[in-house]
Amino acid sequence: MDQTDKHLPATDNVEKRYFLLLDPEDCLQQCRQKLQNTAWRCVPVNNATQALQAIHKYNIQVAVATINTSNQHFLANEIDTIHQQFPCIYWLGISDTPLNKDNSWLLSANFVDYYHLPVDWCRVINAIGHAWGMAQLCPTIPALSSKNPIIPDIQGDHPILQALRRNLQKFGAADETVLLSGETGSGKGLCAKWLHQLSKRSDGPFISVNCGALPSGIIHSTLFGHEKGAFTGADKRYIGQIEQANGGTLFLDEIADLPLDLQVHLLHFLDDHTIMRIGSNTPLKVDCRLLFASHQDLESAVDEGRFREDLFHRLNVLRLHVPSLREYRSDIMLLAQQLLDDCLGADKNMVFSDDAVKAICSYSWPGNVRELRNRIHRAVVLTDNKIIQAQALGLSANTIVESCEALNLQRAKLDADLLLKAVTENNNNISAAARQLNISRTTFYRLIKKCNIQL
Ligand SMILES: Nc1ncnc2c1ncn2[C@@H]1O[C@H](COP(=O)(O)OP(=O)(O)OP(=O)(O)O)[C@@H](O)[C@H]1O
Repeated sequence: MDQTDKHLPATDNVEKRYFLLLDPEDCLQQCRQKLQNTAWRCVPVNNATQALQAIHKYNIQVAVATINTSNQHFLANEIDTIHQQFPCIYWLGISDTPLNKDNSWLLSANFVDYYHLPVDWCRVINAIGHAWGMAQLCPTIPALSSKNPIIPDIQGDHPILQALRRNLQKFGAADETVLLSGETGSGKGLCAKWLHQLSKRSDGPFISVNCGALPSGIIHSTLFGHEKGAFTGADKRYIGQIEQANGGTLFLDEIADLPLDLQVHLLHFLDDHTIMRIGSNTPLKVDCRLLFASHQDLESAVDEGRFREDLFHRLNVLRLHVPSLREYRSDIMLLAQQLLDDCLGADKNMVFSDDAVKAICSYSWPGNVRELRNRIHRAVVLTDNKIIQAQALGLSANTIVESCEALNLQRAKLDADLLLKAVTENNNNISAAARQLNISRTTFYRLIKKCNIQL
């Protein structure tokens, strides 16, 4: 089908340039291999959502779309969506049929050039180069300018991921405190970075502190800093992490682990945005945005007296839930493929076997994206050929959706039944219902929300 592969210009030492391949049905899967030794690297995507992320990530200025008789309306829509954000991309078409009355409307409306199968790759590459050259001359090229919105690089179309992307955009633009919740490894730290990048403070520092990892003896001085001689061993002034975040964003991870005495200091800082280094009486103004994360349930920590209620209310301004992998199971393979690509780098080519796909889709992923990434890295090291098997991932292809998921569902159902029974028996009096179950009103309301009960 490809006539001139042997003539493709080999350019081993040239810096690679990227173009987008919008290939909804994966018809040109071999494209990557064909271009391997050329100056071009293709970034294949199936739809506009993936395309928008890729365009941002790879600074794309040229795109190729594969057209057939059944995908024309879909393509027109997707290109239109991309065009709204990136109007200066040059589009080339590869059609399964020559120009005819059925496809000419699409081609003439969207493409600067088109080819039909079987393609002459040499000509396609020349055309891509030509389009790229034109793009350089275009003074309004959006490229990675600050005018373009940053799109968080989250793979997948699941509604829960779409909502996450929307919330990141919205919360990023606000200057308010955000409390990120979600299981360990789900990506709270990554989302905090995106919030910073999406904010007006993106040129300032992003300082991340894991409160759970700091020994209690040094946590105060790490956060607030100290003067020379403030305590034994303080042989020079130390500018604390809060002060280092001036003009940018301070991300306090595992905030539930912050000792109670430091919670008071943090509360003061949230109130007046001033700090005092240890050993100094001079208040210092610090202008930074605060982001917090916890994989522990902060409401329970408040109920148990481990976390100050007043601080909790100060943190709980905007809430961003980062979903666990199990919540978007249908999109796990997209993420797995991205992590595999990231791990392999540019040239290597590996794929998941059918049993690996089955295992990835059915495992419960208690360690979320971190666990997925680690298992993929391990599998890449262990795999000698190009096909990653379930065994190399340390998974079994026969894993049934883990029982803990079923257990959680059962538990939620039981909670819901008990709550509803108590409410009914106490004539909708919440205080009485909470007393009957021997829990506080706060916990009662939290459980109602968790079980999605409408009273
Ligand atoms: N959507 C994603 N795409 C690619 N990589 C991701 C994504 N989400 C998370 N990761 C990666 O997974 C790893 C774990 O993410 P992160 O540290 O942000 O999780 P976390 O929720 O903050 O975990 P913890 O609660 O343990 O601190 C990181 O290496 C991160 O880059």
